[in-house]
Parts: sequence; C-alpha cells; structure tokens
Amino acid sequence: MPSIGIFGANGRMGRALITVAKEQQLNLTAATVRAGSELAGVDAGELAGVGKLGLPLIGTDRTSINNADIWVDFTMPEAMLAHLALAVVAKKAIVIGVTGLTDAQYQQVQQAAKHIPIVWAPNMSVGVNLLLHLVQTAAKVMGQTADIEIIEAHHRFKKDAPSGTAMAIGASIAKALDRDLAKVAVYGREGITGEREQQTIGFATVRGGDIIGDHTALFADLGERLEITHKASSRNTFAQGALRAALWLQNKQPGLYSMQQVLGLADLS
Ligand SMILES: NC(=O)C1=CN([C@@H]2O[C@H](COP(=O)(O)OP(=O)(O)OC[C@H]3O[C@@H](n4cnc5c(N)ncnc54)[C@H](OP(=O)(O)O)[C@@H]3O)[C@@H](O)[C@H]2O)C=CC1
Ligand SMILES: O=C(O)C1=N[C@H](C(=O)O)C[C@H](O)C1
Repeated sequence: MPSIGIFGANGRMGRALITVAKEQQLNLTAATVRAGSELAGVDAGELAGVGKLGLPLIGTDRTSINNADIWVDFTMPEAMLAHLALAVVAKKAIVIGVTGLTDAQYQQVQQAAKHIPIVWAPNMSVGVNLLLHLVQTAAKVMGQTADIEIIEAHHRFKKDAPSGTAMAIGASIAKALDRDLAKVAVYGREGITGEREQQTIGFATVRGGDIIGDHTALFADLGERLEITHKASSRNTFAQGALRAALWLQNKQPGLYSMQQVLGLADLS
C-alpha cells in the first residue's frame, strides 16, 4: 500500500482526512502544518480527535515531502502551489482539492502535471460528480427555454465564492449548451437589473453557520421547474473521495487527472 501524506493537517479537511485514513487503515506516514507552527510534534490522531496514531505533525519543507509517496492537499491556493513545487522536485504524486484558484494558478497546476501525476477536483464526492453529468442531460433537454441558476450554500468560514463546485456545474452546463461560461455567467444581482437574459447562467452564493456544502442547479421554465440538488452532510465524504484518488494515483504517469476518471464516470453521458 502506498504511503500517504496530508498537507494542512490542521484544517477542517485536514482533520477529516486523518479521520478517514484511520478508519480505512491506510498507510498515513506524514501530516504537515505550517513551517514554524506550534502544533509541530502534536500527534495527528489526537489533533483530529480520533486517538493517538503515533504520527507527530511536522512542518512542511523540502525534507518532510520525502515522508510519503502520495500527498493530499486541501489548504489554500498560495500554500498549495508552494507544496506543489516541492512535490515536483521530489517527484511525488498529489491530490488537490483546493478551490478558488485564479486562471494563472490553475495553469501552474497544469504545468506541474507535465512532471508528476495530479488529481485536481473542486469536489471529491460521488454525488457531485454524478450531478455534473445529470445537469448536462437536463441542460440538453430544457436549456434552450429554461432559465438556469446555480445556487450554493457553505459555512461561514469559506473564503472563496462562488464555490469551485458551483463553477464546475456552470462549466458542465455551458459545455452541454455550447455556451461560453465567461460570457454568460451572472454572479449575483442588485438594483434595477432589467429582465433576465435567457442565455445567461446565474450564480447565487449563501454563506452561514456550519453548512458543509449544498449545491442546486435550477432549470426554471414557464409552468415548471427542475431542481437537481446535492447536499453534503459530512466532510468525511470529500476525504473518502480524496483518499480514493490518492490510491488511484499509484503508478500513474504524469498528467492532470479528474475525479470523473478516478470514479470511472468520465464516459457517462
Ligand atoms: N475538493 C473538495 O472536495 C473540497 C474542497 N475544499 C476546499 O479545500 C480548501 C480547504 O478547505 P478547509 O479545510 O475548509 O479550510 P481550512 O481553512 O479549515 O484549512 C486550510 C488549511 O490550510 C492551511 N493553510 C492556509 N494557508 C496556508 C499557508 N499560507 N501556508 C501553509 N498552510 C496554510 C491552514 O493552516 P492553519 O491551520 O495553520 O491556518 C489549514 O490547515 C478550500 O479551498 C476548500 O474550498 C473543501 C472541502 C471539499
Ligand atoms: O470550502 C468548502 O467547505 C467546500 N469547498 C468545495 C467547493 O468550493 O466547491 C467543495 C465543498 O462544497 C466544500
């Protein structure tokens, strides 16, 4: 079994990854925190509240990357890119779940994938990856006349908006309808906006409390509407997907792989 390392162990997802790695008895050999963090030396299992694992947290640096074969990163864009640079030098595979990347940052991920195998996905759950297919069918059937809106809700701590998943849903629908998302996306509305332009795809963002992640694609026509909704009720779902992706990456050639490929959904629809 390949050894797995987690960047950003102290994050919400970092702790979920430790929890699931323990549940699944995976070979977790490294869990990092910011260089200089006072958490260095604390047991990773105790940090995640799952009991002692005998795995002390370590600072992220050029030597700690050698403590695992395959890494998982749910940190923030700048931190992830620094980790990615270490992974390229050390020739380590990496699963990235970080969202809110700029186009330039995403291009850096694409560039790194020329050297190492990478899975990047804005959502690692089975349900959302299935939803990305279902919305394409809905778009093809209803999209010429229905108004399409994507509504997402997340916890108060989330830093990026719209969510990476909402953007992926928008991209999936736009592709099915042969529309350019950059031209048709409308991010929120305020004031005298005028009547809705039919070709647009709207995005609405809700932030509050401890909502883990809800996404709805709404196809609203005159006389009927279709809503396709996914609700995550545990971060462990994302962690399970990420660790599945990590195992899937073992012995893969350099390249940028999707969660659709990991889950065997790439050829659906
Ligand atoms: N693809 C998917 O399925 C999912 C993706 N996500 C995405 O994952 C990301 C993380 O989410 P979440 O766990 O809620 O976020 P948190 O804020 O809880 O965790 C972020 C982690 O990144 C670390 N970090 C942040 N900045 C730096 C830095 N400059 N250098 C080193 N470490 C840093 C933090 O360290 P410290 O603790 O020291 O602050 C923390 O451990 C987000 O982009 C989110 O959208 C989330 C869930 C599912
Ligand atoms: O920040 C989060 O929490 C989540 N982020 C991802 C996103 O931006 O789509 C996935 C999930 O919804 C949780």
